Amino acid sequence: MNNISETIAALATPLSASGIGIIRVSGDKSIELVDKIYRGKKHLTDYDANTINYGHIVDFNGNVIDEVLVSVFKAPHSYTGEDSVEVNCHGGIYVLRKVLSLIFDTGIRSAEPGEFSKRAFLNGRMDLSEAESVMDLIESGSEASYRNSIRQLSGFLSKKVKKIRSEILHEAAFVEAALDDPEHYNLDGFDSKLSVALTRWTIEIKKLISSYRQGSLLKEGINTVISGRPNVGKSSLLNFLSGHEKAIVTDIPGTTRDMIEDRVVLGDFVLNLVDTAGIRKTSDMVESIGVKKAIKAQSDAELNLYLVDSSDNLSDEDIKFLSDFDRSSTIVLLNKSDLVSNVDSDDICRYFKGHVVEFSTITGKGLDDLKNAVSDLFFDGNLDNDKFYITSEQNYNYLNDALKSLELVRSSIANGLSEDFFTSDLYDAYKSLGFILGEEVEDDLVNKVFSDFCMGK
Ligand SMILES: Nc1nc2c(c(=O)[nH]1)N(C=O)[C@@H](CNc1ccc(C(=O)N[C@@H](CCC(=O)O)C(=O)O)cc1)CN2
Ligand SMILES: Nc1nc2c(ncn2[C@@H]2O[C@H](COP(=O)(O)OP(=O)(O)OP(=O)(O)O)[C@@H](O)[C@H]2O)c(=O)[nH]1
Ligand SMILES: [K+]
Repeated sequence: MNNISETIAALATPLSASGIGIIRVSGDKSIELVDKIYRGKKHLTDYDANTINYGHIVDFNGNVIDEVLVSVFKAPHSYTGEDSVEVNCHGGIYVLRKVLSLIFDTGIRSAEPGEFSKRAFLNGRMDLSEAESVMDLIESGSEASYRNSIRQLSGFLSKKVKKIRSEILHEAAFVEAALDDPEHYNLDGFDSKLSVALTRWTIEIKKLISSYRQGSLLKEGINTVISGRPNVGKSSLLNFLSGHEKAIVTDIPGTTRDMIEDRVVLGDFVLNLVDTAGIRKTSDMVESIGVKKAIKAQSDAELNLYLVDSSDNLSDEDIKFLSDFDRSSTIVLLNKSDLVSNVDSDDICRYFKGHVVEFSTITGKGLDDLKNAVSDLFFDGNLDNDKFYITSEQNYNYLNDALKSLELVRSSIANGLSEDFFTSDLYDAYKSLGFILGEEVEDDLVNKVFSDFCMGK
């Protein structure tokens, strides 16, 4: 299993009716093996590298299975860095299954999810941080997460990390040289020079570390619960934000009995929305289970959108909730603001000091205010277009490890310890940063990165 010398294949496009469907094959023998089922002007082995060629896929009895275009890549000039073939078939579920199974019959095995990208990494085509961003890119659901992942794919994080690493290595090597050969290398004044560098490195590293929470919100989306009394318009809000009728809307209170979830884009952000059952006392068994789940979802959520029906009076229940809410994670929507208003922001402010937005799921009023409120709560009001955010927990941990090692160096200097004392801490920081690039990373951690990938990537 998982042997890099084997030739692998997988569908690179979805298994569904579409214009074309692409099967990707990679490995030493990919060109000669696919040639067994290819018929064209020449053998696949005789085409020039990085060309696309017309022909047919035929079974072992010579029956035509599909009319295709086949791309031939020769190592190292391919995505994986290996010889690769891409078979562009007609995009039909049945055709693709047939061609893929023929490919397996030639002795090629099925690729595991992420295995192409993993090979690209193992063959030095991408470092680990670049490879990791491939999946972020595919999964990005908003402009901001897209921008961030394409930046990482282009080596933004790698370059930053490499620069700090090479500076650390330079200083550590200098100490070693000076200890070996004091006549030629002088450590006078070295500590203060290193202190300056330490400050610079730690500032850079802390900046990356502190971007993690926001980076993961961008990547994963903000877990958001929609709450409020029955009939305030929770399902309507979910439908409005998702742009389709996901939840049933009626004017009967208590319609929503279970949680309905959806991933919606709100400007730069993705919200993982949960519309919860109207929270209220109920004797209905099913509904009361929904209410319990709703209370749980509410406590797990990063953002709580609490709806109030502004055409109605505030209830005691509203007042109780409003007084308890944490304003760093709650936005109150005064819904139905298209109707004659009975409750305004000032009324709410007596109980809740956070963001209050006049909203209407019918006219769309308040949408921009809602976006701004989210931006305010989670991105201090400005999602910086030029800022880079780290998005993976692994990188977050590696950066923290590096920071700790550098802090040890700093305290060694402060305590007047001799230089040989802290070179090992410098090397530890160097090593931790290297893990981000995938240098000397244990196999299981590499596998962890690729295990989240989709098939054919
Ligand atoms: N059909 C197809 N489309 C695709 C990909 C793919 O693998 N196949 N990609 C991936 O999923 C992305 C593009 N990434 C790629 C990166 C490098 C090479 C490659 O062959 N590089 C060679 C040749 C470059 C050149 O001619 O200048 C090289 O770098 O040596 C191909 C695709 C998106 N679209
Ligand atoms: N005028 C007006 N009516 C709205 C608005 N939003 C929702 N409604 C109406 O309010 C009623 C209740 O809406 P729902 O979205 O089902 O409310 P809910 O909070 O999900 O209700 P439960 O399932 O009972 O918890 C429906 O008749 C909606 O059409 C709004 O912004 N303005
Ligand atoms: K309802």
